[in-house]
Amino acid sequence: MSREGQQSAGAPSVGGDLGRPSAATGQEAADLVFAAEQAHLSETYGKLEKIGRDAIAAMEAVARDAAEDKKSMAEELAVNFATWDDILETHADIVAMNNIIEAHDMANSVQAERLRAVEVLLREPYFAKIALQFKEGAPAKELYIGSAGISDENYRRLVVDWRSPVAEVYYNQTMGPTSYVADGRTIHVDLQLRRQFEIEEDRLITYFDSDVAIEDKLLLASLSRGRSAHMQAITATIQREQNAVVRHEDVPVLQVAGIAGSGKTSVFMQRIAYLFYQHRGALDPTQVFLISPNPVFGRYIDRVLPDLGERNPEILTWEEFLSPLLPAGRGVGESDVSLERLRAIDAAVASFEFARSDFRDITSAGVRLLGGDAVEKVSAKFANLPAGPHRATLMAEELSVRLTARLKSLAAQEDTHDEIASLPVDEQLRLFGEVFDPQSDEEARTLALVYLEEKHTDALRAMEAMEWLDVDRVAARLLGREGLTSVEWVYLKMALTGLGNPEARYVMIDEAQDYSQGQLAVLARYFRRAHFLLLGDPNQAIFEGTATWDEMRAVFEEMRGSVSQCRLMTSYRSTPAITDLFARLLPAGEAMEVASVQREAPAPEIVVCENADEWKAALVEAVRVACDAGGLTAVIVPWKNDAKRLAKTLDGVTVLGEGDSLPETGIVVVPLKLAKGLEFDRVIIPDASARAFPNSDIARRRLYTTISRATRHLTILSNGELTELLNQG
Ligand SMILES: Nc1ncnc2c1ncn2[C@@H]1O[C@H](COP(=O)(O)OP(=O)(O)OP(=O)(O)O)[C@@H](O)[C@H]1O
Repeated sequence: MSREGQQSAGAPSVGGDLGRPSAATGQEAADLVFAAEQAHLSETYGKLEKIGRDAIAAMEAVARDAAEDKKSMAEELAVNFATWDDILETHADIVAMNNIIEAHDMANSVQAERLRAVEVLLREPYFAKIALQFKEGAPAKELYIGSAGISDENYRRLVVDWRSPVAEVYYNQTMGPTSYVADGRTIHVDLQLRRQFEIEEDRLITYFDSDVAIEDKLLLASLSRGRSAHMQAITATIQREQNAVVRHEDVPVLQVAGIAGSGKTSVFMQRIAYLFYQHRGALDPTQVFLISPNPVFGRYIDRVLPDLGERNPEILTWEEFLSPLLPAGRGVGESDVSLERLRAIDAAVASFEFARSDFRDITSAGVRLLGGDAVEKVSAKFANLPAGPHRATLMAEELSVRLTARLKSLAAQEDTHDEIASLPVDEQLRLFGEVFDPQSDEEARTLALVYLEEKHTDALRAMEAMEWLDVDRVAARLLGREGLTSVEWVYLKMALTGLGNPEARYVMIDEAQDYSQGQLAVLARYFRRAHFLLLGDPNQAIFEGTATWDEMRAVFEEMRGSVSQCRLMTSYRSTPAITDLFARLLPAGEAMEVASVQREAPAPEIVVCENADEWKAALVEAVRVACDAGGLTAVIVPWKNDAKRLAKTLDGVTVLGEGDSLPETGIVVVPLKLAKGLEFDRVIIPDASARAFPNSDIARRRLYTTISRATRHLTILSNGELTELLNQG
């Protein structure tokens, strides 16, 4: 038990109905509360362990029963296709067998769900307790809130899930009369106690009672623990303005602007977990997409949801999203594309008709499997429909049938059988599990089809991707120009074929300010039924040609109707002094609103060097100090080339690459592009000279982004005259 922690806990603020002595002194009362809470924790922990053990035993029993049932069912199942009645009977038996297997699966998934909750809770059974009075005069009801919810065998709630409606009063942070919404009904309650805990497994470290809840002590405790190599969930300390985003109603588009370190990324991880809870069983992680700024960032955040007992959604960078949609060998390239250029595509497609030259052959392994002429014929069949997604889908279905027919006809040819027979034996074994020795024509055809489907897998993929349509040809004819950017190319293909993912339900774009209008329009169109969450910081727009915050809203208003907006103005990452420094780079009105809740640390250091030797010595010294101090230090440079150059100057210092994960400790040189979204104990800006950061908007945003990566220590060096940006204000 941490005596110090216990003393820091506020005096209990609620009286007798919660079982605490009212006459005791503050410290005695606190001790009694501590002892009572530790006892409750130990009891809950024991119950959780038992639930876990019971769940495993139940799953074992289900597995045993299922195996026995399957065995006896398989023995009893008499497959008989002799008469129509026999077929019906066989069918009924199979349905019954499947129902039994399904029942086993269901029983297992219920237990697996409980086990998952127990696994999460055994790390920290809960982090808060609230006492709610539902009716005047009635005793307050105590609820413990944790990262998952669980009930005991009598359906009594041991721990309430942080995402359940009632938990909202904890996050509202208002004592006394308050309310929450459940099943569309507003429920008025009196919040009499809001107690936060620091717990490790079954050990209570300390507790804090909120009185008026101005200050969130658990938040301060959590922030003082500092940074880690992987992003952590913020479930216990989600702040009120953040909670408004996490629990925001399910609107088509939610655009959240937040200053650096305001918890945008943390909030959207919590929102994903919240959505999974709300749509339990109906929302699959494969229907949720998270577009991340770079692969390092993807790895930085990929533990948050598993720690909350949820599966990760699809985490993709823009390149990873776009590449598979492009023809092989075509790079992602330039992404700065305006909405006008895409509108021109829509306008052109609206009055367009296919021509023979738009179609091309599907060939594979040197064989022409489907000719452009055949595609034209199929197109003519649907000529009554406008050239566009509906027609393309019908064409694709018919062409697919034709391709299958073609493969089947090849499978019947003796040449093919000879080709298979001449394959090395181990290749035949890999393909068929035995040597190719068909006993009938039918068997020969079946095996040959297996072989051909593998041999021509490229053709099947090309068919799936509707590559019989030559998008470049269409572009040249339709738009009168070749060399479309990849953004335009994919947009045109979507307009012509309906290419997209209609199954996606949610798409979250982090660092949304770094995308061009064209990129945003492509995402909005590709995920045409999804709800979007756009998180970003207009002041961290560090690339040329990206959409402004208003342009982003306009793109989504045009494509989705309406856009809801929220703002996050408190920084949780950086010390007040670092926050002040980067807030100085904000437009005047905005800087006023920015606040930091971190505790203070040494002020940022700015060293202006007169010449290159002095600068190099100062840099080496800054790195040495950082090395001695421990933790993780980033030397953040504007571009990749600077990183390589600097690594030579600083012997033995590694450069963080796209394929790397963030190390726990040490010194890394990081190009700004890869530092996006990340944070470090210390940041060294090797050169903040007027040359490196001229007095321009983009340089101002790049400097703001660089500075705001630092949590506690910041050293700024300047090789020559310091940038004017830091001299202002
Ligand atoms: N409510 C909170 N409780 C505890 N820690 C928090 C909270 N909100 C944010 N943090 C911490 O603050 C830091 C910054 O959060 P996060 O990276 O989510 O901010 P961001 O707005 O995405 O930052 P940026 O845009 O500058 O990259 C993280 O270490 C995060 O854990």
